[in-house]
Amino acid sequence: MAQLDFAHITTTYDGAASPVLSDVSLSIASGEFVVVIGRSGCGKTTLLNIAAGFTVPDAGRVTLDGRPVTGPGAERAVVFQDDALFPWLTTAENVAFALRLRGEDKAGRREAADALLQRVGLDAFGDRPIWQLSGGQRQRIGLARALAAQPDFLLMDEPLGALDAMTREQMQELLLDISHETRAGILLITHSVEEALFLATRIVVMAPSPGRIVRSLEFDFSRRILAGESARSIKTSPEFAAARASVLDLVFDRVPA
Ligand SMILES: Nc1ncnc2c1ncn2[C@@H]1O[C@H](COP(=O)(O)OP(=O)(O)OP(=O)(O)O)[C@@H](O)[C@H]1O
Repeated sequence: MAQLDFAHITTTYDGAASPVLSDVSLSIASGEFVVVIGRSGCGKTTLLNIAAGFTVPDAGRVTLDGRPVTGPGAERAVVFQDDALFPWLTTAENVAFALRLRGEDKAGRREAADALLQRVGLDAFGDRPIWQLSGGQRQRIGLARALAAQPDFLLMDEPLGALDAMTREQMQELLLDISHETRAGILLITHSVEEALFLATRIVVMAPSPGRIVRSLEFDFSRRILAGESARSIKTSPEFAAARASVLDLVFDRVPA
């Protein structure tokens, strides 16, 4: 069981009129799927970059199991919208990259990469060059590469944003399965309220100027999907429609926060 804590994070970019994040506190534990949603510019990516160790806040701190996060680390894997794969490596080599950094030998790397490729449904693609893959396939490889290091936390910034609707739905189900199987804590940013409701155990709604958390809401749609209910029946249910309306009201500030 691991825990990632943001405590009273406040930070301002040079020249900005208000803090990009103001007194943001948030905890994510193993097995939780936390989805951050909010209007453009409210500081979602900045928050994720602070958790990843790419950005240092002016005040407050992020800790992992009580230890301060001072930079990037293998226990916090990042998945970007543009998959950021290495074009000079094959599919399997991309997946195994983190294992190479850990000093794993070639045979061990290939075995682990093959298992991960199978998990994301691309076992026939290990020897392909990256440029032969579709956008959805590349995003699966990005996910497999992030999982290779067996991270405690997955930090995902709009990972499915560039995919067509059908591929996106398939990827959402894959993310749910992976979250359930690995028990990694997940922090995911999306602009889609439906996606947030489908995936999240908790949705965190942010507002801009200054960037802050206005509400944290627990949902169990993802647990129902994992328990075998069909995605279609959940997405067309009255509860889902009501939840969608209330999250949208919060995002667009149509109710008192
Ligand atoms: N490196 C930077 N230097 C200066 N300002 C920045 C920097 N990165 C982001 N900003 C500004 O900080 C604010 C928040 O940006 P951020 O990317 O965190 O928001 P976001 O909620 O992820 O936005 P979006 O939904 O559009 O991706 C924006 O006004 C942005 O222009």
